[in-house]
Amino acid sequence: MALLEVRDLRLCFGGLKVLHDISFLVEKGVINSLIGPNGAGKTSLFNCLTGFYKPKGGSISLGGRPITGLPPHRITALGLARTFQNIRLFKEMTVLENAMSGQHCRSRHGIVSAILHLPAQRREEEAIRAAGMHWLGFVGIAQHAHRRAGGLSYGDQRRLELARALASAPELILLDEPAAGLNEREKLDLVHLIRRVRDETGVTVLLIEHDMGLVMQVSEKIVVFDHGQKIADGTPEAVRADSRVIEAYLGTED
Ligand SMILES: Nc1ncnc2c1ncn2[C@@H]1O[C@H](COP(=O)(O)OP(=O)(O)OP(=O)(O)O)[C@@H](O)[C@H]1O
Repeated sequence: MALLEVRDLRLCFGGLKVLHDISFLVEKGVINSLIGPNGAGKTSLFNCLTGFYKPKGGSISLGGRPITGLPPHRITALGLARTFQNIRLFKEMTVLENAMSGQHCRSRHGIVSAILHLPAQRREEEAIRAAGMHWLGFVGIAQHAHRRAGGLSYGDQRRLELARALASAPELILLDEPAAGLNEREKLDLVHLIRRVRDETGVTVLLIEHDMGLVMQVSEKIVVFDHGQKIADGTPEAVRADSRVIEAYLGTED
């Protein structure tokens, strides 16, 4: 059974059809990329998967459970995490507090035990803090744990977003343009980090990316969109040789 199954997904904004009957599978433990020219509908698809947009038709299931139309916090709790094209951190909070905030959806104790500072709640907070530190270490920024998140370098803010998403204990992580704004050295580190996410945590990865060098290097499977339609789906070699993909990216003489 596939980890993520998207069937005949349709999305419209007024008269504008943004996604046309999209179907594809994401197998567990595979690094997948979603590519396509600007405006192809990639981020809109992420927004449907995470519950930010309500599709007009079709279905999405995660680990065999239907998630179509569920609110974002329920989908996160079911094992789907994401990072954003434009970094969205709590800039005035510390780096560690940001990483801890990723586990909010797993917290079992409510407001009453928090106010009363009950022992069980204190133990849970300690565990959340330890896990936050673990994920900061995993992405390589534990030394900045007590700094203000907004004061981190751009590359480290991207790492922090990833740490926060991993802290929610996802089965599938969606990365929206993780290489945007990174230099060549940072892009190499990102490839290494994405591989470690899959190899060391078993989390399945689906990323949107415009940097074709990075996509071809890191992906095991690629889905290609153009004008809201899926035009190809396969290994990097197969997609690179596909005439519809070449046409979508380069255009044709006629
Ligand atoms: N909330 C919205 N309201 C109206 N139109 C929208 C909305 N969100 C997306 N669109 C439209 O849907 C289409 C697909 O946009 P989307 O951002 O999903 O493309 P994309 O492939 O992610 O592009 P890029 O690579 O430039 O980020 C565009 O025409 C966009 O203007």
